[in-house]
Amino acid sequence: MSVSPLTWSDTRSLFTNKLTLVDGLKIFRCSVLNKHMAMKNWTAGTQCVAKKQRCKPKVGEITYHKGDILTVVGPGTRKGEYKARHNTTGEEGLVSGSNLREREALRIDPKLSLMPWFHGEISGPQAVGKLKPAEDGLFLVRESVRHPGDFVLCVCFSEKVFHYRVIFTDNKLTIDSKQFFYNLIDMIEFYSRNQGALATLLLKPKKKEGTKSAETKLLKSGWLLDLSKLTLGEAIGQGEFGAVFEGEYAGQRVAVKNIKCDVTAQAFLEETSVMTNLHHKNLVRLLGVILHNGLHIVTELMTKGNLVNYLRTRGRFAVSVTQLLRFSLDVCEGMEHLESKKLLHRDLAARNILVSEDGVAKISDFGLAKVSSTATDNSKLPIKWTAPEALNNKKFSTQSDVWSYGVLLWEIFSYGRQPYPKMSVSEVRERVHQGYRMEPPDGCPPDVYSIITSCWEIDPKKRPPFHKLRERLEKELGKHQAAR
Ligand SMILES: Nc1ncnc2c1ncn2[C@@H]1O[C@H](COP(=O)(O)OP(=O)(O)OP(=O)(O)O)[C@@H](O)[C@H]1O
Repeated sequence: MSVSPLTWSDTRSLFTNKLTLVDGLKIFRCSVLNKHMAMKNWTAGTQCVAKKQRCKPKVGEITYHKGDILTVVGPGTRKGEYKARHNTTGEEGLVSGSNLREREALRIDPKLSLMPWFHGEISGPQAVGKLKPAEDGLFLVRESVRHPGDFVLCVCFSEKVFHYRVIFTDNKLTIDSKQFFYNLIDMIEFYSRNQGALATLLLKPKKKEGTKSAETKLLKSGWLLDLSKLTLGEAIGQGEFGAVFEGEYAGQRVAVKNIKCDVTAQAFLEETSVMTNLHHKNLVRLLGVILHNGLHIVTELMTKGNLVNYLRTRGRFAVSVTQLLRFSLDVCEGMEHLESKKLLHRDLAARNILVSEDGVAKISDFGLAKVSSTATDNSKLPIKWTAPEALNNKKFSTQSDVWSYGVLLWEIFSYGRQPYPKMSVSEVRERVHQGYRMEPPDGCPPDVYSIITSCWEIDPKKRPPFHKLRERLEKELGKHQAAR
């Protein structure tokens, strides 16, 4: 897929339009979180921060220091105890729950910036005014007023401000035509460690008023991972905004999405913040992020890839209807969780479902790519999956996610076929509007097809909520298991 570069105003709209939050979300989410923390009933995969150090562990226990991140693996042998893996050393063993706190979720905060030193379009004299009191190494980046679109790095040294024009050439940025960078974040990272052609090292960012450093926030909350612990392996996928690599982080197999474009990286920060709030067995888990070469988003590795490829490559002789029902239930439970947090997905489709080593389906991509253009631009919507009221009136809701879930069920039971085969998107739009619905896939149990069509009620209110869909699918699964 090709992407046109995002502009600053696109980023702003990503912040305002994205993930799909329904009124009252923040309050709701916090109360759920606090309750969860008070209960301390941590499930496998929960990321915790050590409140104290444990340097002389007893037999079976692990060593950790205050502030270290540990992943819960399961319950321990005694009450209040957990089996956990140290995220850095990889050591696995017992830990007392009272020594841990759950890693704090990041709040969605549009002020959080990966580039707090970026001041937008200001003139040279304005930049000089901002870099006061003068301090060697104090810096900011601005967009040139005289040459819109060009960036200038302004640095204080010996009571003077030096203005370095950043040249954009061959899709890369450079100041001296010797060092080239994919984005401003990389450039700042480099000149913070190497003086290169500059008068001084970049020592202190001059933050734009009203911004907060995402790096500081990520570090404090424990979501910033350590680049030196990451080993990147082969590319395993290509997303709209960057390649996905297999890798290892502190001994754990991970998937890493690298977003090189700084504007897109900034926008992905919000998706990442949402992911820090979501812990569910059917949602792909975020391990953390690394700020290097743009943004690296590190998630659990789903070794069996996306569900479309999984079903297409194995087919009906290898994957039973019972297994199809399990995948359907997995996704339904993940969606029920999103629904309970008043979040929408907006791009629910089999291509966005990933399968783990042990065959569990999990939802990925909680929302960003779908709003890569502003919400007023319908051209990027996945038409074949999108509910008519969302397509026509931009009315996105849990019920429009339910419509997409119906299409996803159809994809699952047709073993990964493209929905509305042989129909163009404009034809689909028109015919669905006229009442056309897809036929059942070959071999699809009639009760499952009836669940599918209930998701395609034209009146969103008549579509079943996810918990009702789960109940119906559980019943169906029970029938299939009893018949075997
Ligand atoms: N955690 C993961 N484990 C294994 N494979 C993954 C993982 N995440 C992504 N992939 C692979 O990479 C492919 C692209 O994923 P990605 O989420 O980047 O695509 P995308 O839907 O275009 O997302 P975006 O639009 O957000 O970039 C997936 O279809 C899948 O095959």
